[in-house]
Amino acid sequence: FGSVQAVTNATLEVQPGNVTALIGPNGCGKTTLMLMLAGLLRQDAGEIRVAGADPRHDSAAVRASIGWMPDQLGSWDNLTCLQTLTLMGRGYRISKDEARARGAALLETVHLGEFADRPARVLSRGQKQRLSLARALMNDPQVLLLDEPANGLDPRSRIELRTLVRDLAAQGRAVLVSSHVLAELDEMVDDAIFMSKGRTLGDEAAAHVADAKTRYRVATLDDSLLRAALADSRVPYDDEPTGIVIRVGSDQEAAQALAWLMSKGVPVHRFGPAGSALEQTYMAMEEERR
Ligand SMILES: Nc1ncnc2c1ncn2[C@@H]1O[C@H](COP(=O)(O)OP(=O)(O)OP(=O)(O)O)[C@@H](O)[C@H]1O
Repeated sequence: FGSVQAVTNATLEVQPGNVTALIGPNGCGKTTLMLMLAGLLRQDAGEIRVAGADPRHDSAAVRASIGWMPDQLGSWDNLTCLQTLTLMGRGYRISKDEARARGAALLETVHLGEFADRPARVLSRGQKQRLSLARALMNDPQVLLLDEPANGLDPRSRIELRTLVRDLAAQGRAVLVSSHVLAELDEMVDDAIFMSKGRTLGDEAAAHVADAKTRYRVATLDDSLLRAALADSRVPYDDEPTGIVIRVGSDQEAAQALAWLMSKGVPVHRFGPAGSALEQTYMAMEEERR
């Protein structure tokens, strides 16, 4: 953008059937990248394929295959929610009746059925997000680009969003989702792409995520019993100020370690991954804020 270079060297692949997270600090270029993928910004250099089509040369095909949920919905305030979706459907050359039926069904999916005939301007921020999601689904897209979809959503809507996004991927769609709420992404994504200073971090970030997943926190009613048991075992562990963290190589090893601790009479009351793997990876990345 003039003298500002947004995104310089990003390499990523998003597989159909997967939910892939796009993670990075403010200003690292996530939105710019998504706009390029959606064919709404033209890249100066590099190759992009969306469902096989090049947004620079075949933007109609790209737009037909994409559902785009921007970080803020630009809504037409005087149109009702249903009119908004119907108009969107008409833009995709869906017949009027079908667009209305599809719009009404999607409003139910995002729990805005009762707002069908009310103008979009009366929606709260979270409700607008839900309308935005419904709008992104009007063309039954193969590829979904969701920019901060959980922004402003209440807890129940966030849980429903997670389920919906998983279902959409299970139907074979490719989903790229950006968010700063990493603990939430942990439960939703199959794969994560970390961006820093416009660059995607490949193996480096994957190694961090893999390493973070091996850390299990053990909380017991009797720390001395736990320490004694661990001292007798070959399970590697770290005695951290916030508690004891053991290292396990797999889910199976975690199960074995827990069974072993129980057999030694250690009163374990909590046992699970030590925080979000994505969060730990993010914090380990080079600090960058704009
Ligand atoms: N139209 C524009 N003109 C000039 N600079 C821009 C423009 N749009 C984005 N930028 C700059 O490009 C960089 C990347 O912005 P972008 O919006 O892609 O970041 P982001 O990773 O989505 O950030 P956030 O997490 O805050 O949403 C930023 O430094 C931003 O200031």
